[in-house]
Amino acid sequence: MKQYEVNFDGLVGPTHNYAGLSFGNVASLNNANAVSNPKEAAKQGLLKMKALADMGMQQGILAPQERPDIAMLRRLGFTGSDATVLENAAKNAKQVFLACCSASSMWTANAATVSPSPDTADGRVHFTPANLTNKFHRSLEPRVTGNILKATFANEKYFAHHTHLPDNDHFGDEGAANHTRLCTDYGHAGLELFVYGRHAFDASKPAPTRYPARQTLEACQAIARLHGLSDESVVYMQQNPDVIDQGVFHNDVISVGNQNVLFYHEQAFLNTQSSLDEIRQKFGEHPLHFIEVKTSAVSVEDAVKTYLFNTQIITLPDNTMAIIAPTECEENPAVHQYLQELVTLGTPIKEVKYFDVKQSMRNGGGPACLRLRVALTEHELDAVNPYTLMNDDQFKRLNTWVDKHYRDALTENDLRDPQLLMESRAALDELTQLMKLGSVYPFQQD
Ligand SMILES: NCCC[C@H](NC(=O)CCC(=O)O)C(=O)O
Repeated sequence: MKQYEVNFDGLVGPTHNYAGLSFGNVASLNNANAVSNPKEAAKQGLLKMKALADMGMQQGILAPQERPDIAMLRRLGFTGSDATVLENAAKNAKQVFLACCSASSMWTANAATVSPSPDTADGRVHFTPANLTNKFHRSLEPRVTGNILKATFANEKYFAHHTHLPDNDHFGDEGAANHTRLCTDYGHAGLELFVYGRHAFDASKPAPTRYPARQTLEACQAIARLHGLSDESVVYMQQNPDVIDQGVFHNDVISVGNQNVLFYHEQAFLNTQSSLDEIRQKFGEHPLHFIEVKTSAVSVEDAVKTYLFNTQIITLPDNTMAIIAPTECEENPAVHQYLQELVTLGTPIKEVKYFDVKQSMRNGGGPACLRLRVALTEHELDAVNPYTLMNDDQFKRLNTWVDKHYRDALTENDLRDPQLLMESRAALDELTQLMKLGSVYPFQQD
């Protein structure tokens, strides 16, 4: 049977903006208050999706969330009409208000952790939405993420959906950004690597001191249990606390894997050698490529600036691998030189393709942040909601939809405009029809 890795990219929402909400994420803080362009952001994302589909890849789309989150503002005590809620929240609790406007669901690497069917005890594909507890603006996402995932993967025979982990820092979970799967073929049992930033229940263990570690070991273990993964097919690795303190807020900013390739920076992990030994032992006899980038070739600072590791490594239909990199990597001499060499090293990676995703990069999201990987067999792919898959028709429809509903400039002040709320709801209502999702948003359920 055929098997695929399908990338489900997040569609950028109509309120894409820069509010400096993510302490520990250098780009987010540096671009606070910059003017954003939601229309361009959505189109950059659609172009990347279409380009991958045109390369012969299976490409999916995950719908964005409703923002501003009026339901949350009401839960926090703002009352009156929607316009009054917006006005009072913007005036009296600006930071809370801005958090409730973030279109951060666009980074679907943080939507959920996914375990493909060959890895799980019941032979289904398992999904656990990430609780994203470390940042208030992101903690608004998991419930609607669950609704969207259920509407996208809507067949219980093939797909199992779990509730997100408890909303507490002890179980802080950032989803697939801290999870990589190594395998020989997508349809064969794989080795799931969970990378955590700290131990929640053991303060004696190493942890970063400057910036927060968003993911805990205990969260990773809970997900492995929920998904029915065997101990032999899981490796837990601690992220190096020093790189978290240098702005590596997710593991996918410093390492990425695909099939039998693990591409990582020398400083990415805390106990590198023992973790790699465990991977080698559990992966078995098959060929495995560890591609380690030395600090002397690319500094952690350059890795964070260019998102060298927030690249997608994809297996093309001819079975060679390509790297999907942001144009920032091409513009940085050290990183560009490294990538030019990489394709000549005799690893499965043979090609680099650059994409302009600057609107996302300014908030600390590269090509890999924009996608959730779901390995599927042919039958499972047939069971996916077909309107969530990218093709020529859906590309045209979604571009027309963006042109109709999205603004091309958004400042902090625009976010309090009740007209923007109405535009966004009209856009999302139409989108749920285009993607046949049903009523996934709170405003559709009132
Ligand atoms: N995987 C990439 C996630 C980027 C995301 N940025 C943000 O939420 C920035 C939002 C703002 O600052 O407006 C984060 O840090 O979780």
